[in-house]
Amino acid sequence: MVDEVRIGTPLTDGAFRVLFCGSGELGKEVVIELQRYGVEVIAVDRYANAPAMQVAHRSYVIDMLDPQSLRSIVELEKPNLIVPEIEAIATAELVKLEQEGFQVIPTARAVNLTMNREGIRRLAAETLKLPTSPYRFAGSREEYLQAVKEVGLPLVVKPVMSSSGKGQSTVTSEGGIEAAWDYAQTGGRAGKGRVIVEGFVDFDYEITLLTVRHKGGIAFCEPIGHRQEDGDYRESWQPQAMGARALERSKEIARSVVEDLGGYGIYGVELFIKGEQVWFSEVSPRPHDTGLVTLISQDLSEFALHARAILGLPVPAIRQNGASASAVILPEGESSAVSFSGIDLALAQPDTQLRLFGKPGLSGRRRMGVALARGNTVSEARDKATLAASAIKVTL
Ligand SMILES: Nc1ncnc2c1ncn2[C@@H]1O[C@H](COP(=O)(O)OP(=O)(O)OP(=O)(O)O)[C@@H](O)[C@H]1O
Ligand SMILES: NCC(=O)N[C@@H]1O[C@H](COP(=O)([O-])[O-])[C@@H](O)[C@H]1O
Ligand SMILES: [Mg+2]
Repeated sequence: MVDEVRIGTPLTDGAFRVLFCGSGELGKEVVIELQRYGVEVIAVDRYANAPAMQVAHRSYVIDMLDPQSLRSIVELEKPNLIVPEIEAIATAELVKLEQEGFQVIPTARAVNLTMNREGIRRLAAETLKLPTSPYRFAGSREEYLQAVKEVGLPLVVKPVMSSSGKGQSTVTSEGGIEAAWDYAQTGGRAGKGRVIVEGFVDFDYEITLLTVRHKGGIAFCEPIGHRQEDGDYRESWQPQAMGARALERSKEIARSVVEDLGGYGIYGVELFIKGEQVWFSEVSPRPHDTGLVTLISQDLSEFALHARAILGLPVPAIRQNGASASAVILPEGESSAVSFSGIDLALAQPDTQLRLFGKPGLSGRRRMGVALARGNTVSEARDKATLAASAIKVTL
């Protein structure tokens, strides 16, 4: 990264161009932040009219898991930065592109390692010696059954390349073992393939520790607590109350992972906490869904922080606005023309905000928006956010 940051005029030869691989709701907010600096943004995803495409300068629809397709867009656009936004991309090709001189955020190695559970788990547990759940990897039904035997019930099965709980099952009895394998083969973000089998961690609570690695060093956001169902987040809040020792340990773990992965940008470090004990779960080398709460809880949201960090700009302070929460809008069904009502009701309470992502439709369950709220306490903020989310009526 050059010392002095220079941003040219968008849509001219001197533009500073950023290419997004993945254009969902998280990318959309980062694109908006980059637009505020006059950056030229190109959004790519597997389908048309994805949220970030709607706020970018232009977009492409490609199979991001196909190395050739990914390469051809990069070579055509010659972006200053390539910003991965989802797991399901040809990360090995990003490694090659980086060797050829393209800059990948935070680094191609970090993306390649973290977008696949096997890479990051082995790095955290085996190289960095961080505490994690017990685990095995399996590439066939036979290996899977052996892994289940070794890890023991209860356990969690996940495709190695997936997110938002897609293809994930918790198995508590013998009867669920076969179905968990089948679901991992059909429900992941990158088709069938290897799985991780993890021992179930009986934690008191879990957090996302947003950790930004920027030009001036490392900064932590206040810990974000969250509630997950079926491996997907439903509510998050900030700050999560924690003992001093558990917070200190969480920061040590986050620092160790993020320092190893390197580069500039925000990382969402997921940790399980029981008393003073902390386990590393996984890390996103990009904004985290539970961090949507920072749209209301911080002066610089995780998206604004990501934009600053990747541009090589300073992050001298992150100010908290007080107890805050987010609650997802997660309809289920089939539609290509969704509409939302009840918005006036949702926004009638003070200190409440809404984001509707503008996704072009849904088939099954899909996160379409998020309600945000501040309160005098975390509990009040959670109640307000949940109430606002439930006020939204989705017509399919
Ligand atoms: N080993 C485990 N023990 C107990 N709970 C677990 C374990 N692994 C996952 N979970 C639960 O499932 C949730 C989702 O798991 P994980 O974060 O690995 O999936 P994901 O698909 O990557 O989700 P996301 O993309 O939203 O982060 C966790 O936040 C936690 O609540
Ligand atoms: N937990 C990861 C996460 O929240 N990722 C976010 O969801 C989008 C995919 O949504 P979709 O499945 O509705 O297309 C991704 O593009 C990203 O913004
Ligand atoms: Mg997770």
